[in-house]
Amino acid sequence: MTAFLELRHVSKVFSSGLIRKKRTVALDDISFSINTDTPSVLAIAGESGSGKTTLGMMLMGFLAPTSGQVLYKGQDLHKLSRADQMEFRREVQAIFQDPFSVYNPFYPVDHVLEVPIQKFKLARSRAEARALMEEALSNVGLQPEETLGRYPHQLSGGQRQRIMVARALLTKPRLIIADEPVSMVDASLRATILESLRRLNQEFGISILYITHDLTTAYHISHDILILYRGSIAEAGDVEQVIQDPQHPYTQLLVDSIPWPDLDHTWGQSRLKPTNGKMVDGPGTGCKFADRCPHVMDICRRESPPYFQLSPQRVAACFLHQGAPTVASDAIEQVFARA
Ligand SMILES: Nc1ncnc2c1ncn2[C@@H]1O[C@H](COP(=O)(O)OP(=O)(O)OP(=O)(O)O)[C@@H](O)[C@H]1O
Repeated sequence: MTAFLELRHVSKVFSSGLIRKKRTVALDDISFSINTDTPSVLAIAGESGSGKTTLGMMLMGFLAPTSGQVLYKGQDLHKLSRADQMEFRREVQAIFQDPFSVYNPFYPVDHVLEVPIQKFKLARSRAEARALMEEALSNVGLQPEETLGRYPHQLSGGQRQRIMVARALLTKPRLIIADEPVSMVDASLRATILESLRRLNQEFGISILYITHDLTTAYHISHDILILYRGSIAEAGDVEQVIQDPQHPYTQLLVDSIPWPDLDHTWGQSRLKPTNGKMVDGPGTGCKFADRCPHVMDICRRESPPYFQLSPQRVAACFLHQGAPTVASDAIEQVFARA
């Protein structure tokens, strides 16, 4: 079966600095696919600098890979015909971190909804366009009469973000890529926005790729999770298994630093030191986590770990699980519950 969207051995290397060029490997040979036939919510998680945003930009076609391919329904995303490009833009919608930057302060917020209606010719008359906008706003829990006609600064951050969700919904997409959609809003609104994303998945059958550094929200709204560490997949699979019983020492570090409300769960007792986002690229051999890992073994410095399959619904790239069967690097999505 041809996947809806697929990363095939994708790497992305950024070069920066004018005199001494610094190379950053933001993504390192990543393969996985997203199938929309059984719509699910997949979280991409990892600390700052792990490559989450680069991965999202790659899947949206905003960045081209340094090597490897991004395929949309089997075709190279960067070689689509105009008609297929249009279809891709309609079927894959994005919601970003800071909705304010998307709004033009001189136009009422209606404008951000009108643009896709015009671009994708979704309505034949003004009345039809208005009805579509009202329907989309209601679907994300906003009152159309209290929202349309207002200017961006007259709405709260949460309302602006929900309008972005409504906008994504207008084109009836098959996949929504949401990159840290709730990091700029306060805690009470976070739940509402995440709830509207979950509804889009359940009621409208839209697949969601939820990019976040926050494992708690990922746990609440996702079916599956993919943990990135310095551009590589450390662990992936069913979100309950990965978060409740992490098997990669890096996932254990992330889970240990969650302030769980559960009193039985001791918090902050991590034995590992976070790098505070500072990622140093070492030579390309061995496990990238070796320097921070309390369980490091000789093999970890010599070889890159393959994906060891620990259950039908989970893999971890860690030599602690040597002996478990391995999964090919381009077949990881088989562990996702709804693959
Ligand atoms: N345009 C760029 N030029 C140079 N380096 C870049 C560029 N974009 C990203 N990087 C680097 O690539 C790595 C991955 O960045 P990315 O933004 O994908 O991480 P992230 O996991 O989304 O982080 P955050 O949670 O902080 O947004 C980082 O080391 C970052 O500094």
